Amino acid sequence: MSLLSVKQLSVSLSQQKIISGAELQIAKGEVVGLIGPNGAGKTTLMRAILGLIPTVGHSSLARLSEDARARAVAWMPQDRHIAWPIEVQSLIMLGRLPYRSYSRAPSAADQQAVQAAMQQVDLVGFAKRRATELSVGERTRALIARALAQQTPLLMADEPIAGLDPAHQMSTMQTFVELAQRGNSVFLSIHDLGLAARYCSRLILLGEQKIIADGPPAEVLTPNNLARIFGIEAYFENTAHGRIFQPLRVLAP
Ligand SMILES: Nc1ncnc2c1ncn2[C@@H]1O[C@H](COP(=O)(O)OP(=O)(O)OP(=O)(O)O)[C@@H](O)[C@H]1O
Repeated sequence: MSLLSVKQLSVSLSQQKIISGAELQIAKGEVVGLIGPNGAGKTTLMRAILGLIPTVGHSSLARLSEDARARAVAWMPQDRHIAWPIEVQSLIMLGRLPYRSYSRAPSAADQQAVQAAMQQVDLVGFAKRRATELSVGERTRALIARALAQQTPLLMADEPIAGLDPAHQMSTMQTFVELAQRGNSVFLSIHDLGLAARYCSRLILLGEQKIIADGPPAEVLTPNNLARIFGIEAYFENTAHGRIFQPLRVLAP
């Protein structure tokens, strides 16, 4: 079953073509990494898919009502700013708003979802802390938890592991893999190609205003794509821990 269907999606910003004719599907049980250099259009594509900016073309999520969309997809934007000194547990509880009114006491299911999300991002001891007093990495984990607490079939996140330490990067990616194993899906943009190669079931490579490749990591992170789109050369090895990918050097223009 498809959780997201995108057909011939194009976006222009300030009369500049950013994305042209994007086509993609996300099925249940996938961790799909959106990769591409700075400025390739990853954030723009995700925002377009969600219906947050004007587009030409079709996205199955953009056409939903706000209520239906909030139950279909959780969105973690790249911006980590938190405007007011809310407690971490209350911030994460905001992820439950698609299912409850703000003025009503949280249900047992709401409490359980928040507790589980705090455990998944290793923030249980931070429940009563002010979110505005967290480090950037801790705040990032709180925002991941808010998206997890939403318990939607699809979670979309813009660079969710940027700024996390290695242990929390890997545990967050593992959480996404476990979500997929339970039949949900995650669509995330990611710059760490090594972690993308190890944890994502599929990669979508953006460049030159379009989707250049879409498939298993080994078919997308090819020497040709890396040279053409990222201007780099990389080292690969298949190991007992999975496929190891390490960028090696920048190629001459
Ligand atoms: N409002 C705007 N008007 C014109 N151009 C814009 C606007 N917003 C973004 N852009 C441009 O669109 C392109 C895609 O930006 P986007 O933020 O989607 O890239 P990205 O792949 O997410 O980059 P990064 O990896 O740096 O986060 C960039 O060249 C950016 O400068």
